[in-house]
Amino acid sequence: MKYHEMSPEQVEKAVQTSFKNGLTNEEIKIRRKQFGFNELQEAEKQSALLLFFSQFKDFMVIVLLVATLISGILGEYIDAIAIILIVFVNGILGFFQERKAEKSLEALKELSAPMATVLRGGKWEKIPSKEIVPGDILRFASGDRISADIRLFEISSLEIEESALTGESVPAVKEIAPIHGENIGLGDLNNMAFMGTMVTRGSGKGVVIGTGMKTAMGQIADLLQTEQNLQTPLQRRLEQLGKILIVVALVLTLLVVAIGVWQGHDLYTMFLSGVSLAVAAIPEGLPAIVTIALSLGVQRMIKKNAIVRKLPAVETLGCASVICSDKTGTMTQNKMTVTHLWANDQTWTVSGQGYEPQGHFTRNNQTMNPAQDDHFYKLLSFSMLCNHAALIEEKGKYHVDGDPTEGALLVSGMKAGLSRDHLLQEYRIIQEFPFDSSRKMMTVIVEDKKGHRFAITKGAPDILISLSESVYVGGKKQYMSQIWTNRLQTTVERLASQALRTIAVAYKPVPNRLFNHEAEVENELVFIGLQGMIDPPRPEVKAAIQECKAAGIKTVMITGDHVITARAIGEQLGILNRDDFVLEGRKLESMSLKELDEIVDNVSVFARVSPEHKLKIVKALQNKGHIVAMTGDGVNDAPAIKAADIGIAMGINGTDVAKESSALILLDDNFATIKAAIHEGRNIYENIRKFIRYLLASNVGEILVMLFAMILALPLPLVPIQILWVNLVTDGLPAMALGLDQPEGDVMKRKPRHPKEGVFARRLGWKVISRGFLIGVATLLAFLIAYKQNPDHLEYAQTVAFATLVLAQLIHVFDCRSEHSIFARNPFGNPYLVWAVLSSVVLMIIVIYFPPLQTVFHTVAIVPTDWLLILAMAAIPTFLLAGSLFIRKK
Ligand SMILES: Nc1ncnc2c1ncn2[C@@H]1O[C@H](COP(=O)(O)OP(=O)(O)OP(=O)(O)O)[C@@H](O)[C@H]1O
Ligand SMILES: [Ca+2]
Repeated sequence: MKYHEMSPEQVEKAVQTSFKNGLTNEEIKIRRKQFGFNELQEAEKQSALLLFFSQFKDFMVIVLLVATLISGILGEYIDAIAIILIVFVNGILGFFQERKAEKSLEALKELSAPMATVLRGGKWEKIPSKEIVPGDILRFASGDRISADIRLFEISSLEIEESALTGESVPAVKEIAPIHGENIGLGDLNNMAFMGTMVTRGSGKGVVIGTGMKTAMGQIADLLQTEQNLQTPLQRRLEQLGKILIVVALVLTLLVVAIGVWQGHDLYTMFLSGVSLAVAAIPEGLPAIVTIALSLGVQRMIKKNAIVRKLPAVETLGCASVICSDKTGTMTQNKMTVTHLWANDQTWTVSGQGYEPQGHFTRNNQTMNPAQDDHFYKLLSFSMLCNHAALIEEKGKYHVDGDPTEGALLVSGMKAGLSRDHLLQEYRIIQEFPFDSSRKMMTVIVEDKKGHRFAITKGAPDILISLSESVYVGGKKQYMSQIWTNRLQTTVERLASQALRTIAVAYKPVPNRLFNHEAEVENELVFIGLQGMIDPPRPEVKAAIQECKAAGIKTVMITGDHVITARAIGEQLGILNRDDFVLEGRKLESMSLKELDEIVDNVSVFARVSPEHKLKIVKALQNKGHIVAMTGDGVNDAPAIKAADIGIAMGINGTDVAKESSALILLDDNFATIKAAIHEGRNIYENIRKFIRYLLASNVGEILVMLFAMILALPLPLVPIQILWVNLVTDGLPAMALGLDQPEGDVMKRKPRHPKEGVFARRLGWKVISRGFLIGVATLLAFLIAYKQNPDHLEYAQTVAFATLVLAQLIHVFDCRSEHSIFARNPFGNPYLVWAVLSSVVLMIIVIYFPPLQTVFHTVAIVPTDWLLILAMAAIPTFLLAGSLFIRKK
C-alpha cells in the first residue's frame, strides 16, 4: 500500500514513529546513517587546485613567466628563480583571497539555510531542514516552505502552493483522508505535502516519508536552481573599469619600453622591466579584494544580527533613503500585556507585568473577579478559546509559544482564574479559520456540553463593530444602533490613544455543520467586548530613528494596527514630524498610484494596512526616486520585499517565503539592526573606495616613475624584481587592512550615496592621479639625487628609489583612511593597518640589508643620511596636498 492510501495511523506504524512524541535521539542516529542528510545534490564546485592555477592564467603573468624562463636559459638564474618565486607567492596570496571570499559566501548560505519545526523526544524544536529524517513529525504554518515529503495527519484550513512541482499556481486544498484510485498524479495527492512547496494558508502537521533525493523534488533534479551570487553594481563597474585600466597600463608600459629602447637601453632589459611593470600595474586583484571586503563586512553585520543573503545588498544598503518598517515586534518589543478590558459598557484596568499570570481587575478603586460576571467571563474565556498560543513556564519565568497578542489574551484570562485546558473540557473546537493580516480576524467554531455550536471571532475592533448586529450588554443583546457604534468607536479610540493595541471579541450561534469559508460565519455577530494591550517600544529604536534622520534616511512605519494606536506610537518614537501625516489603509486602497506619489513623501505612518498595500507604497516611494528598504514577515509581504531595493525579512517571526524574497534578514527582528546594517553598508563601501584609491595611486606612481625616467634619459630607477616586490608587499597587507578599517566618524551624517555613483565619484579620480603623480615624482627625485651623488653606483640609487617608493606608498595608505585629510582622524586608529605597514617596513629593511637577499633584489646597504632623504621624499606626496588642504580650511 502507498502512503497516500493509508490512514494516518497506518502511516505512523509503517514508518515506525509516534505522532505524539516523534522520534528518539537513538532512532534519529540510526536513520541518519541509513538515509543520509535531507539535501538535494548540487553541482560540483571548482576544485582548490583549479582555483590555484587560475591565479596564473592572467595573460601578463604568463608572459612574465615565459620571459623569466628565457632569462633563466640565458643564464640569469637568480633573477629567474626570484621572479618565479614572487609570482608564485602572488598566486598563493590571490588563491587565499579568493578562497576566503568563496568560503565566507558559503558560510553566508549556511546561515540563511532553511529551518524546520520537528517533534523529537516529545518536544517541538527548530532544526536545520538538512537534519530531517524519515519518520520525523513536522509542523508548519502559512508562509513556511515544506522541507521534505510528508503525509499529512492534522490540518487546519491548509493550502499549499505546489507550482514548483505541478506547474499549478492555484494552491491545493489539503485533506487527511486516504486517497484511492488509479493513475493518481502528484497534483491529486492532497493528503501529502512535498518538499519545496509553500504553505499559503492555514497550518498542519505531517510525518516525513521521504527526504533528500528520495523526494518528488529530488526526482526532477534538473529543476534545481543553483543560486547565483550576483555581482554587486560596484563589482560590475570595477570589472569594466578593470578592462580600461589594463589597456591604459599596457599602453603606458609599451611607452616606457619604447622610449627606453629609443634612449639606448637594451631591448632585453626593457622587455623584462616592461612585463614586470605591467604585472605590477594591472590591478587584476581588485575584484577579489572587493569580494573580501564585502564578505568581511558581511561577517561584521552578522555580529550585529543582520544576515545578508544577497551580496549586492551590502552596497545598496549604503544608498537607502527610506526605511519602511513594521511596527509590531520591529519597533516595539512584541511583549503584549492586557491592561484594559471593556465589556457591559464598563472599562476595567488589569494590573501585572509581562506574561506573568498574576494581577487584579480594578475600576474606581473597586476590584472584581471577572469570572463572576457573565460579560467579562465571555470576553476572557472566548479570547482564550479563539487562541492558538500557549503560555509556558520555565524556572518561574513565563513566555509565549505562538502569537504574543494571543499570549496576552491567555494571560488576562488566567489572571481571572481561567484556564484554557479547563475551557477545552467544556467546549470542543470544531473548526478554525486562522488569523490573517488582511482580514485582521480569526474565528473558531466550538460546541458546548449541550451540543450547541457557536462561532467566536476575535480581531480588529473597527472591523468587528461593522460585522456585528448587536452588542451584549446588561445580560442581553442590544441592537447595534448608530449610538452604540459611536460609543464603541469612541472607546476604541480612547484606548488606542494610549498606544494600546485593541482586540475585539464577538460570537454568534451557528448550525451543526461545517463551513467552507470564513465569510459564511464572520457576519451578524454579537459584540462582547474589548481587550486593550500595551506593547512597549524597543528602547533603542528612538535613537536609531534619530540617527537615520541625521544620515538623510527617512523612517516610515507600516502597521496593521489602528490609526490612533499607530499615531500614538509614531509620536512616542519621533517618526511623525510636523508636516507628516498618518495614512489609513482604506484611503491608500482607493488612491491611484499617481495620487499616492503626490503625497507619499509626507506620510510617515501607514495604519490599518494589509501586507498587499506594501507593494504600492514601495512603488510610490521608488517613483519619487527613493532607494527603499522594506521589512516584512508573512507570505503576503513577499512581493513588496522583492520589489524593494533592500528587502528585509524578520529572522524570528518571518516566514520562509519572506526570508527567501529578502536580501537581508534581521536575526533579532529589531529596527535598530537595520540602522546598524546601513551603517555597516556605508562603511564597507567607503572601505572599498579607500583601497581602490590606495591601489590605483600606487600603480600610477609605479608607472610614472619608470616613464619619467625613460623620458629624461635616465637609467632604470627600479629593476624588475623590485617592481614586483613593491607590488606584492604594498598591495597585499596594507590594502587588506584598509578593508578592515573602522567607519569614519561622519559616515552616518552624510546624505545617502547616489546608487549610480561611479567609482571615481567624489574626487576619487583626482586623488588617485594627484597622489600617484606625486609618488612618481618624489621617487624619481630621490633617485636622481642619490644618482648624482654617486653616478658610478647605480644599485645604490636604485635602492634609494626602491625605499622611497615603498615608504611613499606606506605613508599614503594612512591618507586613504579619510575622505577629508590625513589630519581628520587619528592615523594609527586601525591596528591592522599599523601592523601591516610595520611588517612591510621590516620586510623592506630585510631586503635592503640582508646580504643573501641583496643579491636577489639588487639592493645595497644604504646609510642613515640616505634615510633622511628617503623619508622626506616619501612624505611629500601625502603631506604636500594634505597640508595645503589643511591651510585652506583654516
Ligand atoms: N491573533 C490575532 N487574532 C485576532 N486579531 C488579531 C490578531 N493579531 C492581531 N489582530 C488584530 O489585527 C490587527 C492587525 O494586526 P497585524 O498583525 O496585521 O498588524 P500588526 O502586527 O499590528 O502590525 P505590523 O504590521 O506592524 O506587524 C491588530 O491591530 C489586531 O486588532
Ligand atoms: Ca504583522
